[in-house]
Amino acid sequence: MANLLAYNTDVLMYSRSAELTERLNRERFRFGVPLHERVTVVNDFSLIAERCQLLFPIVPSNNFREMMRSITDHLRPSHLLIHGTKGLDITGMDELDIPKKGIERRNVHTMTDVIRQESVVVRVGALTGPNLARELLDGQPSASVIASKFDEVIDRAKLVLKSSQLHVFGTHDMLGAELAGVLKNVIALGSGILKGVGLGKNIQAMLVTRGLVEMVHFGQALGSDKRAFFGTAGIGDLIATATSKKSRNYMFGYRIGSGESLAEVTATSQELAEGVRTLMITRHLARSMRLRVPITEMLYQIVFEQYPVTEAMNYLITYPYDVDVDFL
Ligand SMILES: NC(=O)C1=CN([C@@H]2O[C@H](COP(=O)(O)OP(=O)(O)OC[C@H]3O[C@@H](n4cnc5c(N)ncnc54)[C@H](OP(=O)(O)O)[C@@H]3O)[C@@H](O)[C@H]2O)C=CC1
Ligand SMILES: O=C(CO)COP(=O)(O)O
Repeated sequence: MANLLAYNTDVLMYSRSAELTERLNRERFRFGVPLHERVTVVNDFSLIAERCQLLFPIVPSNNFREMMRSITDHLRPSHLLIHGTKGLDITGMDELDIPKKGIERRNVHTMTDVIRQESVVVRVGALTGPNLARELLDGQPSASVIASKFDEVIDRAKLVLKSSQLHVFGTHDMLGAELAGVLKNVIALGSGILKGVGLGKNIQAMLVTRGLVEMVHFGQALGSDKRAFFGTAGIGDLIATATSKKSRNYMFGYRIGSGESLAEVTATSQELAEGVRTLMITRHLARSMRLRVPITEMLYQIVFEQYPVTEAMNYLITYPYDVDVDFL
C-alpha cells in the first residue's frame, strides 16, 4: 500500500518496532521489492498524526481494536481513516467462548465501527477489492474499492491511490463493501480445501457460486444491501482469492484438504488467514440468526471438527437447494 500511495504522494509508514523501522530505512527493501523513495518508515505514531490527514490503518482484525486504542490519543476529528482489514471484531465476550456459548449480532463489529467507537474520527472508509499483496508488490495491475459515506474520503483516496497500476472505484455502500471483503475469505478457504482434496473446476465453480449466495445472505442479515457483492469488492475479490495460490486463505484451505489438521497448519504457518477466524464467527452467528448457510456449516465442521470432506460433499450435493438463482 505504501508503494502504491507513493505513485502520488510522500508516505509515512508506521511500524511499532523500532528495530524494524531502523532496518527498513537502512536497507530500503521489504518482501523482495525496493521501498519507493517517497516512503519513510517511522516508529513514532504522533509524527504521523501530526503530518498526515489521511491514514490507512491495516492490521489483522484480531489486533485492530488494540491498535486503535494505542493510537487514539493522537487522532483528531480532522483525520480521515480508511482501513484495509478484511475481518470482524468481537466485543462483549471472550472469543475462546464462541464454540461453547455462541455469539450474538451485538458482539460483532466491522472495522469502521471500531474506528468510530475507539476514536473521535468521523470520516471513515474501507479499502477493499482484489488486492493480493504479492501481485501488487510485483507491480501487477489491479482495482480497489474505496467505500465511505463521505464524498471527501472517496475523493481524497482516489487522488492518492489512482495510478497506472491501480484503478479505484468509489462507493457509498460501506457496510456492503466491507462485508464482501470479509466474507469472501471463508469461501477462498473452502476453495483451497477442494483443491487440496484433488477436486476439479466444476465443483469449485459451484462452491464460489453458492458461496456468493451465502455471502449475500450474511450481508443482508447484518444490514447491508446486496449490490456490493456483485461488484469488485465481492465477486471480484472472491475470484482472485478463491483461485490463487498467492492467497493465504486459499493455501490454508489447501493444506487442510491435503489432510493436515487445523492445529498442524496453524503451528507451522506464519501466514495470516483471516478466513479461519471469520468462519468461527460467521458459523455461530448464523446459528443465532437462524440463517440457512450450508456451505459455512460444512466448512466449519471440516476445519474445526475434522468432519471428512467426502461426507461434507455428499451433504452439499444432495442438499435440497430448490432454486438456482434465489437471491435477486
Ligand atoms: N496481504 C494481502 O494480500 C491483503 C491483506 N488484507 C488484509 O489486511 C489485513 C492485514 O493483513 P497483512 O498486512 O497481510 O497481515 P500481516 O500479518 O502480513 O501483517 C500484519 C502487520 O500488522 C502489524 N500489527 C499488528 N498488530 C499491530 C498493532 N497493534 N499495532 C501496530 N501494528 C500492528 C504487524 O506488525 P509487527 O510486524 O510489529 O507484528 C504487521 O506488520 C488483514 O485483515 C488482511 O485480510 C487485505 C487485502 C490484501
Ligand atoms: O484479501 C486479499 C486479496 O484481495 C488477500 O487474501 P489472502 O489474505 O487470502 O492472502
